[in-house]
Amino acid sequence: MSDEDTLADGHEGATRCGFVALVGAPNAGKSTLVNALVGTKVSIVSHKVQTTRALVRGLVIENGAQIVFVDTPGIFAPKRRLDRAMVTTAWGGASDADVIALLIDARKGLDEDNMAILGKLADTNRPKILLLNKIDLIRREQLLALAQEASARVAFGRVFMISALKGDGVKDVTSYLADEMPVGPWLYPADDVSDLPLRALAAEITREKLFGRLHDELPYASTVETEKWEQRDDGSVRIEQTIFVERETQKRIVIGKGGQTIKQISTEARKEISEIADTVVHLFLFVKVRENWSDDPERYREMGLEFPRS
Ligand SMILES: Nc1nc2c(ncn2[C@@H]2O[C@H](COP(=O)(O)OP(=O)(O)OP(=O)(O)O)[C@@H](O)[C@H]2O)c(=O)[nH]1
Repeated sequence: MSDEDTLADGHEGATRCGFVALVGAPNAGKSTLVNALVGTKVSIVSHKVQTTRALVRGLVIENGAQIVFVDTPGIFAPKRRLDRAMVTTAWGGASDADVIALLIDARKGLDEDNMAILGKLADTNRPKILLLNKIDLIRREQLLALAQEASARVAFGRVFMISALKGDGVKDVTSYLADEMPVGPWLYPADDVSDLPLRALAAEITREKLFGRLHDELPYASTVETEKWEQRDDGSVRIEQTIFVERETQKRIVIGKGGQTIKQISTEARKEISEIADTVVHLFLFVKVRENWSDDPERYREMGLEFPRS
């Protein structure tokens, strides 16, 4: 056996690597699941895949396989242009994926959202698995009935019952998926994330804090971009980010009375970015109005989305 056959994590044999599209209605628990999947050998990235089709949410290395989890937004009846772009991208990502994993909030059962997703999945000939989530909140008999109902509509390769929150059953999902990944080289570095994904991730963290505080007051279209990432001699980094909103009134909301709101957002984001960048972070946030950007094709390309013509 040559050295090349021995992987960084000590596993022997050919490397495998593939994409898993996580599909699910809003609040099914996708983010929680990605967090649960993240172990020591994992980097969360959030940047454009080469094909600019979808967003990478998590990289998991298991048994010699690199599993690239691709996020799909949980919207299924899009009205606005940006939402339509997200949905097109989501299903684009799903149709390229090696496995599509449907995550269902087991308490919701086969409601309208889940029926719509099952309908779409039935038309896709990629391998599929079903993850019934939130089993900590529901009785076993109900779960079995739900698994049967869903399997009658779509041919799932496997059904897993998990609690993303508590971590129950998550390991089994990873092991199964590792075996399903096609043979091929890893697409991302085993350990670290490069500067670019980290910049994008930092922007996403700030966006999360922004919406955490202002979800009712801000349009979904507001974005955050990392403009500057300067390494200082003392090891710390100075990061400048711009929050783009569409109107002057929204800018005022983001800033808040006496700058209170943006200060809080900044403090929360800085803490989390520091943890991920593993260093002291000085974060500077700016708010800019960029009118009608959600009709600008260039912005869609920057986010890795296709621009819908209508
Ligand atoms: N009890 C319980 N709650 C869970 C579980 N998984 C997720 N949740 C909760 O469900 C809610 C939604 O979870 P998220 O991970 O944000 O869901 P999501 O699918 O990423 O949501 P979107 O970003 O809207 O698509 C959160 O309050 C989670 O804490 C679980 O296994 N058990």
